[in-house]
Amino acid sequence: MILTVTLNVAVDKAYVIEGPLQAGEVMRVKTCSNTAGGKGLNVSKVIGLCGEEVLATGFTGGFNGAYVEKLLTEKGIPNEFVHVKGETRSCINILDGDGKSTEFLEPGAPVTAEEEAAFLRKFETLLPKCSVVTMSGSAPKGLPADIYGKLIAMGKKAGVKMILDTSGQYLIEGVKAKPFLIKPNHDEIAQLLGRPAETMEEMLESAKELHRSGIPYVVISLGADGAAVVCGEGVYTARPPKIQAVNTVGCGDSMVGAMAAALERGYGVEEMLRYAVAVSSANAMNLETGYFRQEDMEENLKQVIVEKIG
Ligand SMILES: Nc1ncnc2c1ncn2[C@@H]1O[C@H](COP(=O)(O)OP(=O)(O)OP(=O)(O)O)[C@@H](O)[C@H]1O
Ligand SMILES: O=P(O)(O)OC[C@@]1(O)O[C@H](CO)[C@@H](O)[C@@H]1O
Repeated sequence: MILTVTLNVAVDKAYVIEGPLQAGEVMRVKTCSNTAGGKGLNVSKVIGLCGEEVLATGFTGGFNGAYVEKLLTEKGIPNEFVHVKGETRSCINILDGDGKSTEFLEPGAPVTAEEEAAFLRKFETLLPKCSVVTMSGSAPKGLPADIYGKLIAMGKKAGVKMILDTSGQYLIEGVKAKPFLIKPNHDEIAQLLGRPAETMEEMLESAKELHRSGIPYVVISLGADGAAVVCGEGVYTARPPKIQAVNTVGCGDSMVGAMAAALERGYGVEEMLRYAVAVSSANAMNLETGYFRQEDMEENLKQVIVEKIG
């Protein structure tokens, strides 16, 4: 089974507006959809669509928390959250008539030390049931910067493959515990090494440095250009076909979900990368985050170009 950790759950609201987004104006929303969000819940939905067994955990609170659990259950995603006093946040993604996406991400209500301790106890009980754990997204205030480091240490002790996809201090502190796989994008790889990574050469050099430091798989996601991985088997790139992108929010999460499914199935690195790029590019072809159509994924799978470059 794959366990997904979402510390900062959200009700994701996608607002479609007709014209351009204009600050200081009244904006009427044409359509609005609510989905269970926070990066880890997108990962959970994608793992479910990949056909692998998944369990979602993290913190939920208040009416929004109960709503997210209901949305997940309706989608057939089993979940076991620690219930906290604070209300689960909302995140808004405005898709405007110019084809641009603007996100407003609430910070999330603070979590107390007792609530953190309750989560660590729950996590410990869930670990023996799983072989892969994904940890995604920001964390609410109140949790230490090394929260993911603590989870990684516990997971590694239990022999579980730990995937980390976060940013800022949580990423910088988390990598110190040497997760099995990380998936930084262009900005995150620069944050991690504290130096710009503009060119492909610079990004690969940074990824190699992280791999040498003890992280077995360093996957860099490159948006429409696909992804690259540095691992013990070598250096690989994968390029998706040209697609009609509708909403690219959650593409990174789809990639993480697909890689978790691939690890669960025992895929080799090339097969994992091909599958992850096919799933994540199929996610970009829909409005809904954490969703892809099987036929889009299968078509993309035939067209993804994987190359071993080192
Ligand atoms: N426009 C696109 N066309 C085709 N594939 C895409 C496109 N955008 C993203 N993808 C696919 O999704 C993967 C992840 O995208 P990206 O690098 O943007 O991740 P990210 O920055 O973590 O995204 P997010 O934080 O929005 O989830 C890419 O490696 C690629 O396979
Ligand atoms: O605050 P986080 O957890 O880092 O990011 C939250 C979020 O922007 O990420 C997802 C897209 O990747 C959205 O579903 C969600 O609203």
